[in-house]
Amino acid sequence: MKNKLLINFKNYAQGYGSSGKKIANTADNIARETDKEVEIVVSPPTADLRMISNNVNIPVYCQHIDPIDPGSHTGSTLAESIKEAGAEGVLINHSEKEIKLNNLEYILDRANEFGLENIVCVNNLRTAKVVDSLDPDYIAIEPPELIGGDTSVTSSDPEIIEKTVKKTKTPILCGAGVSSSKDVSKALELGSRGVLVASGIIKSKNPEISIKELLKGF
Ligand SMILES: O=C(CO)COP(=O)(O)O
Repeated sequence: MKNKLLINFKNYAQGYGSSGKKIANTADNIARETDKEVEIVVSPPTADLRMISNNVNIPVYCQHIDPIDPGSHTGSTLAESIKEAGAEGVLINHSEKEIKLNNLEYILDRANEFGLENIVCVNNLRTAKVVDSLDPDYIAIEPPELIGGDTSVTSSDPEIIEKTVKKTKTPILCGAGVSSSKDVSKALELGSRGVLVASGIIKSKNPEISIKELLKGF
């Protein structure tokens, strides 16, 4: 299993439409050229999934799915529709798109049914332990108060990564404020299998330089 760099486009002004496509193409080119053993994944807004999937070779993940089957569910995101749009995986329970934990088992079943790799995001160790028992593919630990900030979780709260790695059996990713190769190498040193990055790339003046800087840490 390769270490992961997941780029979460969220709904940043720079992360959708033609601007999001440009960042995804940049990530795709870098992935093709790098000799690092790392899987670069892009997670664009849902409306751009098909457009991005048609334009890149790297995996594309959706930012969310709902606990639903096809039917009368206005405004929801369906596992089979994101699969058909080209998604290979999905983020679940991001702190900016939380789900009810009692729906998690069903959502994981839906993701697994369609072969969508799943990354369940958690805010704390207690939730990580609960999620661990449901056998997701990954758990991503992201303290919400550090998301979008200037200080990386790897320097502000390294203990939370270390403890989550120790107390769970699921491969752990981490994120929040990650922006440098040093943050990445520290994350790996703490036992994480990769990082989730949003603002450090999407809001960067030069996403290409930012992605290459992060790759140096792997
Ligand atoms: O929420 C995140 C990734 O899912 C992290 O966001 P930032 O990289 O902006 O802190």
